[in-house]
Amino acid sequence: MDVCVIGAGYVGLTTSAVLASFGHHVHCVDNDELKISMLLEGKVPIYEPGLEELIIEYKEKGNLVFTSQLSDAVKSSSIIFIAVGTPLSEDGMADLSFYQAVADELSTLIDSYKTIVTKSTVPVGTNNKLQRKLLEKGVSAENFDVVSNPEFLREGTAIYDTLHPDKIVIGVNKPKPVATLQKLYQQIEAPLIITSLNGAEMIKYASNAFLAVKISFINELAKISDAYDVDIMDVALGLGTDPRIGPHFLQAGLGYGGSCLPKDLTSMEHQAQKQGITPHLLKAAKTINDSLIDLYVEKLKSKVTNLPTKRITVWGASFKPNTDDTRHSQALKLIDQLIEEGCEVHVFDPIVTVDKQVTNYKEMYESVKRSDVLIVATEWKQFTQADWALVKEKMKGETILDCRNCLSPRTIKHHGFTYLGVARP
Ligand SMILES: NC(=O)C1=CN([C@@H]2O[C@H](COP(=O)(O)OP(=O)(O)OC[C@H]3O[C@@H](n4cnc5c(N)ncnc54)[C@H](O)[C@@H]3O)[C@@H](O)[C@H]2O)C=CC1
Ligand SMILES: O=C(O)[C@H]1O[C@H](OP(=O)(O)OP(=O)(O)OC[C@H]2O[C@@H](n3ccc(=O)[nH]c3=O)[C@H](O)[C@@H]2O)[C@H](O)[C@@H](O)[C@@H]1O
Repeated sequence: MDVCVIGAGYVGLTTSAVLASFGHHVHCVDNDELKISMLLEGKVPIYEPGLEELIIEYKEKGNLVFTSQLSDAVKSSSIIFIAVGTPLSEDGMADLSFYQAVADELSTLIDSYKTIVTKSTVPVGTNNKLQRKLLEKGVSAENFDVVSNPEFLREGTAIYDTLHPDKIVIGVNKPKPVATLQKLYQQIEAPLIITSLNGAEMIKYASNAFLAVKISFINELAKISDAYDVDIMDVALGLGTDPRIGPHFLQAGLGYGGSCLPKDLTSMEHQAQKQGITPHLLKAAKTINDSLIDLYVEKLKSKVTNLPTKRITVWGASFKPNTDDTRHSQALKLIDQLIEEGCEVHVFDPIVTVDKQVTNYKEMYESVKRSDVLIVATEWKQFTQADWALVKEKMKGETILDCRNCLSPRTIKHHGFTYLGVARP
């Protein structure tokens, strides 16, 4: 099938590469000329494990082309995916300006039947509005159908998640486009959830909101457990073995960040308020998440005298391991707070260079030289497998704050450090 994917970001590139690997002909379009010229040279502008190899392979096989010319790509495709960004605007609503711009462009380009599929996360009602807008702009009703097909991939495991999703959600107003998407995804084994356009949009927000609530729940329990000298890891294990709760997303720590959980929770909150509904639980999840940076800075202050005079190394800057994405990164917020306290901050991240008043390092062990405190803010494998004897040799102080409970307290203590974790007595 001939497919056009608009937006060459984490979602658009992964979708394009995976669909090309299924044998479809994919035209991946972005209006960022620099991004497209990099992709044309075989360079992938983001870090996502396995993505570069897949893109190069299917670009060479001729299944995947990159372009900034939307019109040609639309003309030669029967399925059009919209995968542009939908960031938060100042007032907390989803900023749909990129999405609307694509809709405007499409309305001038469609002159034969297209299935228009929204992959971007958009507020409930957006796909219905897209349909109305295209009709108002004169696109014939026979020439298009709109589908909401939200994306559930996680950064860092984007390709695996796209190949092995838990489900494929298809929101439609009529049956015809369902068959088209079933054919497109026939290599994927996953339950199909067919619902209305609004239903599909709601499922996407509900999923991210639930994940955010689950993380905030365990972080609230961590605070209480800490006060009673209870190990939160035992609590998470005990909770997670109940199949009604499940073991995932019970990792207490610095809280959630990233391009989606914070933005989608806030957007869901606004969508509720727009209808006169106060979303108490969603608000609480955000309040808990926002409190965590202060909590760990205060924890450090209570254990390290004169914290503002100290040299502190932070390991990890991206919002989670295996990505270069720093959008809404809790690690960066922690770094900001430490700078504000007056600390001398040194940072090592396997991929990210931090554009702040810090010293960045290319080598992990160099970054801890003469440091008083080491903070592990993101659970990259390099950190969990560090040579602690070497770290001890290089550091001046002996405090390690493990904000992700990703280290073994026993190993850390064995090397002569003071271990501070998240509710780990
Ligand atoms: N990043 C993720 O893990 C996930 C993101 N999503 C959703 O998918 C959407 C895209 O997210 P990302 O891929 O992270 O965004 P991104 O910011 O990485 O990429 C978006 C791309 O769209 C391009 N773009 C903007 N306007 C355009 C236009 N008029 N024509 C052509 N290209 C245009 C931008 O240049 C950019 O390259 C968002 O709605 C997000 O909420 C959903 C699931 C997972
Ligand atoms: O809509 C999206 O963009 C995506 O958002 C999340 O994916 P992602 O943001 O890539 O990352 P997650 O693995 O969900 O982690 C989000 C944040 O929660 C934190 N987290 C996660 C799990 C946990 O137990 N504890 C915890 O603090 C992570 O450190 C990270 O900062 C969802 O998991 C995806 O299903 C969804 O498609």
